Amino acid sequence: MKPIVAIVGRPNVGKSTLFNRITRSRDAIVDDLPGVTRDRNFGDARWNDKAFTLVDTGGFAEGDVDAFAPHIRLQVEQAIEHADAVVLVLDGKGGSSPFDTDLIQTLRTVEKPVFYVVNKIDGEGQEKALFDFYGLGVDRLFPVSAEHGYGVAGFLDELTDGFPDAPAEDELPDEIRIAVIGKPNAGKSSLINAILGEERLVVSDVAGTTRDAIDTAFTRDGKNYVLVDTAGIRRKGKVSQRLEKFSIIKALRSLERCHVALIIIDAEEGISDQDARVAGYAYDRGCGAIFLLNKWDLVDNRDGKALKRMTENLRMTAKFLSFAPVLTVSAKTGQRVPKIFPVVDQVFAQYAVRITTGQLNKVMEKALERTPPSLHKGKRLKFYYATQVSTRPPTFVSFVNFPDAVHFSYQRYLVNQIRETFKLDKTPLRLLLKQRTGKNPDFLNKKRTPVRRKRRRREKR
Ligand SMILES: Nc1nc2c(ncn2[C@@H]2O[C@H](COP(=O)(O)OP(=O)(O)OP(=O)(O)O)[C@@H](O)[C@H]2O)c(=O)[nH]1
Ligand SMILES: Nc1nc2c(ncn2[C@@H]2O[C@H](COP(=O)(O)OP(=O)(O)OP(=O)(O)O)[C@@H](O)[C@H]2O)c(=O)[nH]1
Repeated sequence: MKPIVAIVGRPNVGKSTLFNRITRSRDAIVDDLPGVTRDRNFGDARWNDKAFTLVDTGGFAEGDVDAFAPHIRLQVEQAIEHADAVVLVLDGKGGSSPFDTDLIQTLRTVEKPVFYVVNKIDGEGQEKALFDFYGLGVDRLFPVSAEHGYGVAGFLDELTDGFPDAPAEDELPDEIRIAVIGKPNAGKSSLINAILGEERLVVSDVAGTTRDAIDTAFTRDGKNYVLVDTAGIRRKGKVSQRLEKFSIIKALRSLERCHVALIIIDAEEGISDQDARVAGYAYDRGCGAIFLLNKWDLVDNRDGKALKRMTENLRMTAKFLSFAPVLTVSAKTGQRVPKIFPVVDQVFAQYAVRITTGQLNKVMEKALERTPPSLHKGKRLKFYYATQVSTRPPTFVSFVNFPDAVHFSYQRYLVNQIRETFKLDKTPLRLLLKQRTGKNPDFLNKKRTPVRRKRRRREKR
C-alpha cells in the first residue's frame, strides 16, 4: 500500500495550498477565510517515482483556534495515528503560536517521521522569518512557499526518501489489443478477414509475446490496434490445427493478452450454453467485452424486434457481462463491421480509467451517507479510506471493519455508485473489501468526528 502522509497545522497556515501543490489538484478549496478546508481531503501524489497518499486536515472555524480545543486535537491525533508520516505546517508570516508549541509537544511522542515545514517563505530573503521557529526546539525546519513552490522540491526529496518505489505507472499503450473469441463456426475468421480486408488498414503480422502466438497489427483512423492470436484463426486447413484452435486453452491465452474481447455469437442459431461459457471466460479474465451478434444477414427480423429479443436472452444467459455492449454485424457482407471500432475505443477508455483517491472517496462518502450499510450483529459496519489499486480493469479497495459482513447487494450498490458517477457503464470493475489494518484513516464515518458533532449541536440550539 502507498504510504499515507498527513498534513497538520493550525488554520490558515497554507495546508491546502501545500496539498494542492503536491497533488497538483484542485481537490482542496483554497480561500482567504480560515477554515475553508472542509473535513479531510485525500489526494494522490508522486515524487521521484514514489507514490503516496496525502491527507489534508483542517476545516476549523476561526473561533476554534485555541491550542487546547479538544476537537482539533482529536482530529489531528487521529490523522497522526493513521499516517505513516506527518507534516506540520507552520506560518512563516504569522509566526509561531501556542497552538504550534502544543502540537510539537504531541508530535515529539510520535514514533514516525515528522517534518516541520515553515510556509509562506516566498523567497530566500525571507528565511530570517525562521528564527522565530528555532525557539521551538525542532532540529530541522524546511522553509517553503506553498504558493510559489520555493523549497517544496527539496522537502519532497526528504519526505519520500524512505518510501518504497511505486510500481511503474501503466503507461497508456499505443495500441488496443483485441481478442476474437466464440464457439466453432460462429464466424471468427470471417470477422477477422472482414476487419483486415478494409482498404484503409495497414496490416502487418507481428510476433506475439509467446513463441507461437501471431498477432496482427493494424492502423485504423490513425489509431493502432492488434488482433491477438490470429494465426490459428486465419490459417485454415489442417485438421490438427482446427482441433487445436478450438481448445479452451487457446481462447484463454488470447484473453490473457487482450484489452477488449469480441465475443462472436452465431445469431442465426441463437444464444447457446456454449456462448455463455465463452462469455464466462472473458468475465473471469476481467477484460473489456463486446458481444457481436454475427450472421445478422440471416436473422429473421421482419417484426424489427430481433435485436431486442436476442439482447434480452443474452442478458439472461450471461448476466455477469451486463456491461458488455451488444452489436449486430455480418462478417460475411461486412455490414456494420466498421461500427465495432468506436465501441472498442469507448470500452477501452473506461477499462483503462484512473480515478483519483480524492474523487473516489467523495463518491464513497456520499453513497454511504445516502444509504448506510445495515448493522452487523448489532455493530455498525464502518467503511474507511478507499483507493484505486490498479486499472485494466479498474480495481478499487475499500477498507472495512468487517469485510465479510458486507452484503453482496450493498457491495453492488457501491459499485453502481462508482459506475454512475464516473460513467463507467461499459467496463468490468472490481471493488475489493479488505479488513482495516489500523493504518487507514477513519474518515468515512465523519458523523462521528467531533467537528460534525459540534456542528450538529449548534444546529439543535
Ligand atoms: N504568501 C504566501 N501565502 C500563502 C502561501 N501558502 C498559502 N498562502 C495563503 O494562506 C492562506 C491560507 O491558505 P490555505 O491553504 O487555505 O490554509 P489552510 O491551512 O489549508 O487553512 P484551513 O483550511 O483554515 O485549515 C491563503 O490566503 C493562501 O493564499 C505561501 O506560500 N505564501
Ligand atoms: N451468412 C453469413 N455467414 C457467415 C457470416 N459469418 C460467417 N459466416 C459463415 O459461417 C461459417 C463459419 O465461419 P468462420 O469464419 O469460419 O467461423 P469460425 O468461428 O472462424 O469457425 P471455426 O474456425 O470453426 O472456429 C462460414 O461458412 C462463413 O462463411 C455472416 O455474417 N453471415
